[in-house]
Amino acid sequence: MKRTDCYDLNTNGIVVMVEPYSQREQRNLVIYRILDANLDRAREGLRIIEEWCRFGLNNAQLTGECKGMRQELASWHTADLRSARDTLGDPGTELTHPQEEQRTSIKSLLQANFCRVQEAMRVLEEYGKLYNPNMGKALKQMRYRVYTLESNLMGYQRHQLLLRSHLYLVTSPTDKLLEIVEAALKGGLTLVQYRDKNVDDAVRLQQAQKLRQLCHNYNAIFIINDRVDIALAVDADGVHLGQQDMPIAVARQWLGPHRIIGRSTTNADEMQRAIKEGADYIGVGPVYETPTKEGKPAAGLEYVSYVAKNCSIPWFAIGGIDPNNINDVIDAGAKRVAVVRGIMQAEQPTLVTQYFLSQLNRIQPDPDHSYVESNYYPDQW
Ligand SMILES: Cc1ncc(COP(=O)(O)OP(=O)(O)O)c(N)n1
Ligand SMILES: Cc1nc(C(=O)O)sc1CCOP(=O)(O)O
Ligand SMILES: [Mg+2]
Repeated sequence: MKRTDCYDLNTNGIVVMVEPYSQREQRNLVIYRILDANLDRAREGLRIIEEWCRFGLNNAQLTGECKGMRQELASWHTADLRSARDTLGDPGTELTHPQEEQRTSIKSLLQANFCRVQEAMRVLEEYGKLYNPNMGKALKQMRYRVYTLESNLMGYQRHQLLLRSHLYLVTSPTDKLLEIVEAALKGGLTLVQYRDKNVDDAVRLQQAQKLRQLCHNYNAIFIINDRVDIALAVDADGVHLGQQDMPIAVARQWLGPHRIIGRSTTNADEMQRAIKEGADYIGVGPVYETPTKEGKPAAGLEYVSYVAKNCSIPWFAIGGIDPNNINDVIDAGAKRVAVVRGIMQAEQPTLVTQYFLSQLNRIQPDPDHSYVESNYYPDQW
């Protein structure tokens, strides 16, 4: 029912007449309320994401993108939509999802809010068409901008974590795979590569899925050795490709701009080419001959020193590195190392991980130590 103010000629006073809404008016009112509620929802969700981009990441570009979309949403939030609001009569204000009360990490908070914004924009797109055809079109475009923002933000976080990762565990086959990797994660590891050259794909896929979940629970990056298809199938953070593996350009087409691609290098030419081809990091080795990569001659500490002086992207010294020689590798200029046996065959993987990290962090103190803390609080960001 709507109220209409009328002038009563007999009493010289105002009377309030109540007359029923027409069906069309009722329909419009419902649409206005839906649009009003979802404009609020989308703007609130964007604001939550924007605060992280601004204060958490200090990233002006991502912050500006959130703000731009909030402002565009505000321009659709007209007075007629606002005046249709009926908070007291809205049963939805009482409803909360149990997960809203128990977010455990910034990552899950961001994911939940991206979801909320995308849902709200989908609603605005559909109901908006009934209000103003341009609104439907504008909201469709904005929803795609949100998908891009999500992918950029998650990719940015991933690359930031790569930069902060100084120790890289490359796994070897063992019955205790998950146990050992988890022990290393507990020691502060933030970068893991799943490598098993001799296993059926069905098992490889299963192991990769379990490892990915484990790594993400500990806020660690999870990379697949050799196989772009497995990386995509398990939604890994990236792949590591050797000189005989898929070209970086082809892998990039499959993986998109935000996943990590690593490349093995043994000499200056391979290093330069990997950088030019768009690798996100390189492996540098073998520093020492190693049974894990039998038959591959050592590139030696000279190559490590060369890379230290000439490489513009993150790089990991690899091959035969253990607690006894890590300081020689560091002295040659390495800030990051990758190991297989050093952790996979250690009696106490947590302790040895902590030792490796302590040496790497001692030489190269990280200005941003938040990543160290994040490993004591699994899945923190
Ligand atoms: C970090 C890192 N560096 C080098 C390698 C070796 O890759 P590749 O040469 O392709 O040899 P395989 O590992 O596939 O035997 C690596 N895996 N990780
Ligand atoms: C997988 C791998 N790639 C290397 C390279 O130089 O490209 S060396 C290597 C094995 C490293 O194993 P460990 O730490 O047990 O010596
Ligand atoms: Mg390979």
